[in-house]
Amino acid sequence: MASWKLSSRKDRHYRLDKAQKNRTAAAIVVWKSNAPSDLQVTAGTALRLTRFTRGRVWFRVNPGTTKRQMCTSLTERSFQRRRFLPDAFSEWRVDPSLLQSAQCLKRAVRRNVMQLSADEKRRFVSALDQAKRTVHPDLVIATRRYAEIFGPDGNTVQFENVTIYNYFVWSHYYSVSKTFLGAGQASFGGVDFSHEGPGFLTWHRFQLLQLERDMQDMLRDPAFALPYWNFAIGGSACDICTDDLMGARSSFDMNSLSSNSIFSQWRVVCESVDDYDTLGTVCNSTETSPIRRNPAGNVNRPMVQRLPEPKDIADCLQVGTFDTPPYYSTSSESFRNTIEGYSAPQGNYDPIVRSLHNLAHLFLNGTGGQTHLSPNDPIFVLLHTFTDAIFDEWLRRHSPDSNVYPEENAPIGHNRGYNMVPFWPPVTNAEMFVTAPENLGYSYEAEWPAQPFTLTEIITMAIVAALVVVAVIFAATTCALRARSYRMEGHQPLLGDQYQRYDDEKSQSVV
Ligand SMILES: O=C1C=c2cc(C(=O)O)[nH]c2=CC1=O
Repeated sequence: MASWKLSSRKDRHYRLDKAQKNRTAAAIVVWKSNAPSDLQVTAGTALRLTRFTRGRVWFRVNPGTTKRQMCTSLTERSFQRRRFLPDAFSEWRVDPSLLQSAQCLKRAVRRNVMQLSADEKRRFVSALDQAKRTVHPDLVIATRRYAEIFGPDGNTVQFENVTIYNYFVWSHYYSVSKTFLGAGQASFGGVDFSHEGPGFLTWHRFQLLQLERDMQDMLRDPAFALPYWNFAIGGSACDICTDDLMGARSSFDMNSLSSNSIFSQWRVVCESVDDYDTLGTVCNSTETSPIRRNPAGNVNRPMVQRLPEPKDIADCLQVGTFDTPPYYSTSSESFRNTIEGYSAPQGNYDPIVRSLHNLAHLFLNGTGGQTHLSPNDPIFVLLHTFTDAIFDEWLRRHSPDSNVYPEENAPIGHNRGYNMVPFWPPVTNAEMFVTAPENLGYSYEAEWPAQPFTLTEIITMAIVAALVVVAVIFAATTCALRARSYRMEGHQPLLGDQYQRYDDEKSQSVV
């Protein structure tokens, strides 16, 4: 294997930037493995700590290190999870631009799930099922609030193993769970760390990225990519609700999945929301009932019986401002509130509207339509990768400066520099407000609906077309008239009288 040689001495130093200090997250997810007690920055054989300077740690690449070893040591995961970070250094992470420049990021290409081959569909469904059954190698979940986290005897920490997929569900549940205010009191529902604020897009982006990376590790396939569901197809048919994908409808119960789908075997977690709210317990990893789904079947709300239209995507991509005060579900002319689906697709806020992402959730009409439970339905993954694809396309088209993301006055957890609850290690909204291909190691293969023409454009085009037709008719008429006049002048109109004579003589002499 060839060694990876770096070109100059200067280049042999890499920068580790200190991440945000301000935390909103409580340490509710902990590492299973103990972090080493002293700072041994050896990271395998690849890197050697050379010095600390203000806010930075410098490394040198050891001689003989291959590029692959170098990248393994540099990736965020190997640093943060397994190597050398004792508690005091858990805030440190690798500057993504370093991974980029060292060409360490392997790009996962997220594709339309309907365009996967039969084999790719089978592998994706089976990978999800494996994630539902595989215990997370690094994370456990807290099953009690902070007040009871050390257990009844004060010495038994209340953490549990959880599978990779159930951790994905749990993190969403935790982010929307109500705040317990005490026995006999109603829990407070005014805090949502992942919806109804600018963090909606950045929070779900990280949630998906964490699942994708966990699945890449599980499959030992760094190029594994989550596909997406283009839910903006209009109509009332769920195209991905087939047994080779997310499960068809059962023939016996319109709210259940067909027994031919592996997902009919899945059981949901975080269902006992009443207990959490009245007893102050926290969702644990207990699996309870099957997934419920009845696409387009909400008879009480005809408005959510149809999926969004392609034009809704074209419209929302034109909303130029990322978010607007009050940075909430009432924001108007806000791209975030539009794609989230509390505004009309053109951006104007209307309390009765449900569009785009929200409409796709409500269309599912079952597990996938209830916020504390929705990721239990694996359609959640595909619905949110598509939402994230639209976000990435918006970032690409509008090239916003990082300061268009609000620094203050957003709901708790949603400000730019805040850590997103409950992710561990801490990660800020700002870190996810970047284009994915250049910064996060994945991209989307997608085509976007073109904006239909406006009335002014249609009138302008009609006038131009009419002028072209008039010009063509004029030119054709002119040509026809000229041709006619030439015919009347004789068959050799270019020859005047004297040449005509010469021509006659010449023809005679030849004869
Ligand atoms: O899981 C979700 C379910 C939702 C329902 C609505 C709604 O607009 O009523 N919004 C939702 C977001 C979700 O994430």
